[in-house]
Amino acid sequence: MKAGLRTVRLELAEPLRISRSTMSFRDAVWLAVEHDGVTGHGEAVTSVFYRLDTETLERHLAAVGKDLARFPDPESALEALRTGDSAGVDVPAAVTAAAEAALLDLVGKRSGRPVHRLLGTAAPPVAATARTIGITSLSHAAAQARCLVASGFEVIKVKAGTPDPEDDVERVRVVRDAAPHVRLLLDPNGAWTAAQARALLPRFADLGVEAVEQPLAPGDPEALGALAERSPLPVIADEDAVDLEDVRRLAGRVQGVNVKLAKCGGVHAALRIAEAIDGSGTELMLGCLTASSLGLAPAVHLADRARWADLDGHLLLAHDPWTGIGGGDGVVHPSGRPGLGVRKAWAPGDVA
Ligand SMILES: C[C@H](N)C(=O)N[C@@H](CCC(=O)O)C(=O)O
Repeated sequence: MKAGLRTVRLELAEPLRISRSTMSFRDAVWLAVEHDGVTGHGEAVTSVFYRLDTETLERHLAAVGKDLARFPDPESALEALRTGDSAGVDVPAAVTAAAEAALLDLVGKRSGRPVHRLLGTAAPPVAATARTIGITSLSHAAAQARCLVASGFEVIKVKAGTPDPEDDVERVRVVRDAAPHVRLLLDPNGAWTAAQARALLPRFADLGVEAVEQPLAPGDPEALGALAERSPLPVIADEDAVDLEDVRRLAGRVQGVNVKLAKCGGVHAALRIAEAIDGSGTELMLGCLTASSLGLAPAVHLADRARWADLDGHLLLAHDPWTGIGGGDGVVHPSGRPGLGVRKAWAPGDVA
């Protein structure tokens, strides 16, 4: 097997402001794995919060790519990754997830099967995805909400966590007025104290918010569990639910966990988390980082296993370099092609 890397910059259509930062671009490192003339692709993206910079991703993905040469074929490499025999101890979860994605794509293409079939689901997953509205002016938030409803979206996620929480309440109110029938999710990205959360959550419940992600600063799962116990809204842990160990600690204590493949290490790790919470009262949200359709695709092949799907990262880009998972009408689904089912999108400068 041969592996190669390419790094590209993904520009957002507009800056995404959340409680702790504003992002207008991010880098993506693509891993291509080739065997017998067939190529599989995976993507890892940079994240300040998860301490993933471009150099770190490139270094680890190059090492993983080199390591793949010791396997006779992608099927055995994928099996080693799945059973934990191949990922190094210090390899970031986002890198393991990208390597797994490239191998799944390759194995799927070699066998003529889409990834969801490799994972045991016969029917192609279809899921209504949330679309995120960042911290922005009231008029812009309302205009975005109207536009999303017109495009077919049924779920909107509103970012919160401004210095004055009244601004968040107003933003949710104008989004609710502009989109009276959508399901609303709220994400303050850990911005509130427990006292603020206890005061605010009933007000957001009155505005018809369906669930809140990570209301409290991460690092105190006990406090999150205690808040969830009395919350009028389901509480979904995100920054506090990075991997299986975190989720085991929270299972039965919060109503949901936001699983992102870049946090937990890929689809097999996500499936282990889904199994761990089954029957505990904690339900699955599938989330994402802002990334291309290539980065989102592995999660889309699992999308129907989640109560909440937040798989809109590709929709936030000015130009998505890949295509094949839908989403523009509020519904994500694999293309039906073998592997991840994504293809490079035409870009200015491409030769026909
Ligand atoms: C893009 C997705 N809807 C989302 O909100 N993801 C993150 C933040 C964005 C990122 O870091 O790329 C989240 O906080 O859930």
